[in-house]
Amino acid sequence: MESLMRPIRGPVLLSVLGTWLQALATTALLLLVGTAIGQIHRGGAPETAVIAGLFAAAAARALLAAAVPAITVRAGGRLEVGLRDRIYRHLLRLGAPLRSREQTGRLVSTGTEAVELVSTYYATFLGPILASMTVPILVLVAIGVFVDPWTALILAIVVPAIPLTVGVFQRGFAKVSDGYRDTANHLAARFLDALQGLSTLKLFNQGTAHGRALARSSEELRRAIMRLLAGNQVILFVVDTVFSLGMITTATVLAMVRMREGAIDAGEAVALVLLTTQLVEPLDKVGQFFYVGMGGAAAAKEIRAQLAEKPAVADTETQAPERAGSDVSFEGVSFAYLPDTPVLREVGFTIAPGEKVALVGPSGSGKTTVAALLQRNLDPGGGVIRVGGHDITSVPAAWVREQISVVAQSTYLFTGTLRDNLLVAAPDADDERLWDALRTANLDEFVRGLPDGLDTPTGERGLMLSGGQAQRTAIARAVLKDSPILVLDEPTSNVDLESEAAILAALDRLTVGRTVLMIAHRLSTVRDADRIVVLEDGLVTEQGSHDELMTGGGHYARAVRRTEVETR
Ligand SMILES: Nc1ncnc2c1ncn2[C@@H]1O[C@H](COP(=O)(O)OP(=O)(O)OP(=O)(O)O)[C@@H](O)[C@H]1O
Repeated sequence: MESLMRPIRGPVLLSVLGTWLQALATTALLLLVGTAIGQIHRGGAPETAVIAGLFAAAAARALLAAAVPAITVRAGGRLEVGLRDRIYRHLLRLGAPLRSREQTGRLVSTGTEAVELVSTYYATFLGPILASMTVPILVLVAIGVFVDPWTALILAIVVPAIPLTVGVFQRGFAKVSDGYRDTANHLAARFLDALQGLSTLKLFNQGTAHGRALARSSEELRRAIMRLLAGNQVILFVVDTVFSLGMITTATVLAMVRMREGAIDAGEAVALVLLTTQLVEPLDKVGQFFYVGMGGAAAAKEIRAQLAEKPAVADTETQAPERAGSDVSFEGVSFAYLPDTPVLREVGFTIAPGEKVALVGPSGSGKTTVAALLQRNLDPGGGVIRVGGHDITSVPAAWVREQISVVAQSTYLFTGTLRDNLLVAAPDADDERLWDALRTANLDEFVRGLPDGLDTPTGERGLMLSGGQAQRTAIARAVLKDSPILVLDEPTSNVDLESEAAILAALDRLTVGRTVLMIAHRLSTVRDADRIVVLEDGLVTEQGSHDELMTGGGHYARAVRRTEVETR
């Protein structure tokens, strides 16, 4: 898989280079401080060249210290935007029909928080950490060449312990940070669940109980963060006491010993101690930002897992057919969501161009699955589905979806205006076309009555359309999309009788001249279909016109008679 960091590899390498140069400038600065002190100690004044060098090194260091974060923060922002886009595009490929609410909550958390963590990690942590782990080599060389080779050699024995310690700590805390991401995702999922089910919870007076469960999840997250921070504190302690203090004490003792031996002068001794602070800097960084690193590594794992998820349908790279009819056929189609639990078994039926076929059957018999297969949200386990004569697995999924409009049980309205929500179906449509579509959908009068008309806000922040109005917006979208095949997945199942009449009238206009697959619970709505296909437990058990099926005395006839008795 393409690495997550790839888009900002350039800036990260630049920041590594920047950190090296900064270390170089600091090393030069500290060496020059030593030289100046040495010259003063010998009773003279520091040479002008040394003073000039000091200023130059200090200026270079200051500039680089400002430039490196500027590079990394910008790269982090870029990576964040890019990663979100990549995840979203991947989700589009995956398709949403199989997603549970738990997964949705987790996805929100992955797409927002995890992306932020990863971006901070890669951009502002990983580069400088890599750079500063290698900086000690540079510093040791400088000590060896300019101060004292023996001291450099002794310090060199301790320095490899730095990356080793970091590695050990990272491995040790990987579980803790994975646990932290898991808990964060779980909380996000619960929160989303509580928000979406707010009215249900209130109705059953369960708001407080659910609130308590949410508080428990929140407390778990707090504990997970505390565990991560505790890890950070342990690292800080080890770094500060054992390494920093130990190294600086060792360097100070070595400096004093070598000075007494006459191997180095006072200035070199000072430089040696100062340079040792540079040696322990990477560990300081790891200590300070350990939690960023660990959180980021766990988030990267999570994002990689998300991006590795395989789509439910494998799209083809083939050319879209130039011409195709609007007939639909299912030939021996089988499907199972879970292994060994067939949902459809050798389902076969055809819909001729312009024909209206109703799919009826008890709840759970597989009707919605048939619709999902036709839209290529799922791929059949066996058999072939054809649209316009083409096996839909051998043509691009986008082409199949272009041929089909769907009016489902409920309609999603995006936050935006009514116009935006209509343009989803036909981005280039002008207002005249929009009004035409609204007229067909029986919604024009209502929209004309709104003060802002087509610019009325919709979705969460704005106008809440009634269920029936939302359904008619879906019909208007279908009119605008103008595809030859129409799937009606019980569009009137969630509305009252009056709305139903308005929707049915709109549907009558929409279905003219189109090939229609109508999924229906209510048998009253399928009477006029050209043909009725009865699905029972994943099997087609009867098909024919209403009159034919009524004479047969099968499931359909029995169900119709039962309904008639109930409504009498
Ligand atoms: N994502 C899923 N994972 C596992 N099983 C599923 C999934 N979706 C549906 N099923 C199962 O597949 C079967 C058929 O479901 P489907 O929704 O197609 O039936 P349906 O006839 O449309 O039902 P209804 O009329 O109640 O909407 C059911 O037993 C259902 O439990």
